[in-house]
Amino acid sequence: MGSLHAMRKAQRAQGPATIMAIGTANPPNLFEQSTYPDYYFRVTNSEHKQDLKHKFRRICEKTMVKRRYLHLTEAILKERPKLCSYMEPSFDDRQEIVVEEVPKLAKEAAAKAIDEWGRPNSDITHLVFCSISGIDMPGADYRLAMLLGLPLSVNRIMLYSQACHMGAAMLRIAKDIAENNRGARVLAVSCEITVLSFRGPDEHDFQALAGQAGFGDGAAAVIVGADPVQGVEKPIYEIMSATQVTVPESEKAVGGHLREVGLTFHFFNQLPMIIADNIDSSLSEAFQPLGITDWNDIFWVAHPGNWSIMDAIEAKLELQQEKLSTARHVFAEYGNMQSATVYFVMDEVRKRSVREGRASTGDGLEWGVLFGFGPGISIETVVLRSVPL
Ligand SMILES: CC(C)(COP(=O)(O)OP(=O)(O)OC[C@H]1O[C@@H](n2cnc3c(N)ncnc32)[C@H](O)[C@@H]1OP(=O)(O)O)[C@@H](O)C(=O)NCCC(=O)NCCSC(=O)/C=C/c1ccc(O)cc1
Repeated sequence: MGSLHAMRKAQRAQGPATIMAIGTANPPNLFEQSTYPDYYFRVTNSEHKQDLKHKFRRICEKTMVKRRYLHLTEAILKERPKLCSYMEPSFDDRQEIVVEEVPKLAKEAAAKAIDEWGRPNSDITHLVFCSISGIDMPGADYRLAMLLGLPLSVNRIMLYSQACHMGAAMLRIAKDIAENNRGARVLAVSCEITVLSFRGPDEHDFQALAGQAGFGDGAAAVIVGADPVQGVEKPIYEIMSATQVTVPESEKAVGGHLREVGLTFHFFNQLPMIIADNIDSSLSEAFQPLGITDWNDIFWVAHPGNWSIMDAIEAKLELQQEKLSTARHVFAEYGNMQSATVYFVMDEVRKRSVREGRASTGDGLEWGVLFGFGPGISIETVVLRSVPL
């Protein structure tokens, strides 16, 4: 028994999982929100719907998004006109694009993370990849591994058809892998392009229209491992805990359905209040072991679902404005890139900490929360510990 115990102990890492690198990427096509209504109604042949266009313009302004990167261009849409209709069967057209493009954009973000990490691709032991789109066999994880030249021994897992909470959820998964497998180096990658859900406008579908106004394309990657190699690997954050909770009876509050017409999107207008009413208990539970009860005493890496959600959280928890300012900044500059967004926020928090001469990677504070939510409603709460700068 003694040797079995020693064997199991030897399989595990000693210290907590750490985030050792972050990389992000976007498609090259930048769309300004101010001119997007004109573009969108033109490319979807909807110029005759002027009232709806004015409404879309007001919705675009309400999002508070300034610009977004999108894979789809006018030239691509001309080649695939079915994508411009409201509900024409178009799955094959969409699928042909995402199967190719999701791994490619993911590779750009992953290569940047690996570059920052400073060790060779061959030292990656696990790959965790999430994307709403790109379902195929072998999957996008396989394609990404090939594009990056990862070793064939890499342990891959692909998470399809999830949504905004998955950036945080992958940290939960990566932490479990890193702490239970000594020497593991987990590449966690998220890539979201909105090709499945792009569609033309319809007077009776406000929710689809809202989706057209707020979602953007982006990919992000992190490398997670425990017991960093001194002088080679430089942790940015330690992951102290990571948990998921499902809000009861909230299944219909936000979600989508994969159909012949692509991916549909729906949400409740009360979504901001549902989230704001439910995160306090997650925070209390997560920070109770540390004796922290004031959410202004921690740094914030929040997934910015939409502006009203951030307003509701700020008001409910009486947060100082600066706590969600990085989340708002990322949302304004990129839109909601679903699971990838929270990694963009994390990247910006650490860069802002350096720019502003803070004492740690967490806006000068020691403890922080990385917070994700998505369909379920699934709330992901990750407790981060910053490192000194
Ligand atoms: C910017 C929006 C669209 C509106 O902001 P607002 O503060 O509610 O603004 P207003 O209340 O002033 O409404 C603006 C306009 O919309 C109209 N409107 C207002 N709700 C209505 C209404 N239910 N009916 C029909 N008109 C209305 C409203 O009347 C008004 O029109 P008008 O008077 O003509 O200017 C905002 O609600 C918004 O960004 N919503 C969409 C994004 C969102 O909720 N995301 C949630 C988190 S993301 C997530 O988890 C993703 C999961 C996902 C799942 C599946 C997928 O495929 C992909 C992803």
